[in-house]
Amino acid sequence: MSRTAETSLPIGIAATAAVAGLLSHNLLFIRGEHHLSAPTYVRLGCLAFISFFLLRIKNGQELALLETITAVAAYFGMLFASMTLYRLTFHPLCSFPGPFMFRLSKLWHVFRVSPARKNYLILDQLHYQYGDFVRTGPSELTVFHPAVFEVIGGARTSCIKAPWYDMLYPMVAINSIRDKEGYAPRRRVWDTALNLKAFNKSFGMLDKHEWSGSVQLLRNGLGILGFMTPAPWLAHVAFTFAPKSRLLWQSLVNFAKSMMGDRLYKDIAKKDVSYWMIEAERQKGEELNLNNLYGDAFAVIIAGSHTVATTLIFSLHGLAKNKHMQDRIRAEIKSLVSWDDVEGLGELTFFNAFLNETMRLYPVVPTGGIRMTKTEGITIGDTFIPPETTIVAPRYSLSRLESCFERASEFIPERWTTKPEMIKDKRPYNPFNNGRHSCPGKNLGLMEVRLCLSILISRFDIAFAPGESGTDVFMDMTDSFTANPGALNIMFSERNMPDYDANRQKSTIESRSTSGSVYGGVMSA
Ligand code: HEM
Repeated sequence: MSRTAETSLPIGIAATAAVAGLLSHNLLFIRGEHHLSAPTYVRLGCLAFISFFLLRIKNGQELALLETITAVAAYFGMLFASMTLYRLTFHPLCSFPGPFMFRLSKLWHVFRVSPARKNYLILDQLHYQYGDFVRTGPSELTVFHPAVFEVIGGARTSCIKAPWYDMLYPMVAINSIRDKEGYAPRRRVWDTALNLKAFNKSFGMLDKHEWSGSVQLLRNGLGILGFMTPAPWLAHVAFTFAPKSRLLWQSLVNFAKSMMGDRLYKDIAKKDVSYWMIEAERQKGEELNLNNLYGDAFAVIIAGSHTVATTLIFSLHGLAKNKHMQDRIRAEIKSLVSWDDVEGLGELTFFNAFLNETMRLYPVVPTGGIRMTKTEGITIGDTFIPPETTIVAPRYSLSRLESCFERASEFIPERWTTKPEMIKDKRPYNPFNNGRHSCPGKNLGLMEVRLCLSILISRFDIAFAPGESGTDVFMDMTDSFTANPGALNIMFSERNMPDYDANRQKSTIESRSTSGSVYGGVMSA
């Protein structure tokens, strides 16, 4: 090969690769969604790299490796240059404020979240720095305006769920249905089923005094979601190629499949939640859609257990810290026929104010619930949000807005009872979500929490264990779509409660004859 040919060839290759980079951004990546294709792009990229290299060797090119590296560098160099230019100067979100690196790439957000996994604190900080509308990604806004939930979730919203909800693909849980299509029939099944136990199976944690392996699985699996949430495409790549993430995620998925599989193939007669889901699929008269059933099993496990457990932990913290509140709630419970009077518990004024305040300050889904505008865009307050924008509405910050809640960061249950003036605007209080995708397990979840606390408060004095300051539960809390609280050591001292024992005897007999499934929901979901 002549010297001229040797030096000119890489330039020709570099130029061709750069044009490919420019075109792939402007014709492909700038349009539509690509998160599900991310693993395929990685495979194709590797294949192109190896094929090009082998082809150059076959053609007798001594500089095959240099040429290949030049091509890769030119392709990605131009791709990123084009992306950077577009995102910083031409993108419809350019006029919104936000940190420079967040505007460039969501990878920076992942990088910021990954060490401590406290996305709720990162976003809260950005609110104070940049105001109510912050550009937290190339095409993402995080909104701290009190009207946000109404607009993105209300009955007439045009928003859909963001690509994050494809995380379970190819499984489709009820909460993975991103558009209206097919949602209503699945929702009806859930609404019917949610008076019941989830899988009619206890994990025996209380008997064995240890975490069930499956609960540990849940914590580990959700942990990965925590830091990859800002970039769903990265999660799909990691679940496909990174051995540790793949193992953790697959174990969680397999666990959900096995729970539903047991119900499908072992012919368990009890009518629990999964029974109604399986029945609904069977009634379609088609081949069973296992991806729907496995997806819903996943949803039951995550949405049904973690949420209740986390609310209980935050409530126990509030009770241990505020003993006088235990006394007030105990007095209210005493006014009922029995501690497990489900309807009565739902009407206790201070008890429910206490729960409202707990869920306001410590929402179980602190930043999750990401939505997306469609082709028409939306307006929140006076601000127009362009089409195809991802919208994050962090409950953690919204329900602590000083403009809406007086002394917003203080735990004051009375704002829900005798001091209503302390709530200036209730809209940002949205612990169960609103609209079409509001939580179908709200009543069940609240019932579980009330019943569990009712028995604990009636029977025990609740205090921090010796050496427990009550701070780790929040200091170590991570955000994995649902909140993952840190450790909290609580001491339960049995009270001398003749009233309680009398009531317990009575109510056990009553509940056997009416609904025996209530407690199973707490332990087995
Ligand atoms: C205190 C307990 C609970 C809280 C605070 C809670 C909160 C929430 C929130 C905030 C959402 C919206 C998430 C999103 O936008 O993606 C949600 C959705 C959901 N929850 Fe709950 N939840 C609780 C208990 C339960 C229970 C017990 C179940 C059922 C077993 C359940 C099932 C679901 C399902 C299936 C969805 C998805 C609905 C949809 O996207 O259409 N939840 N929940």
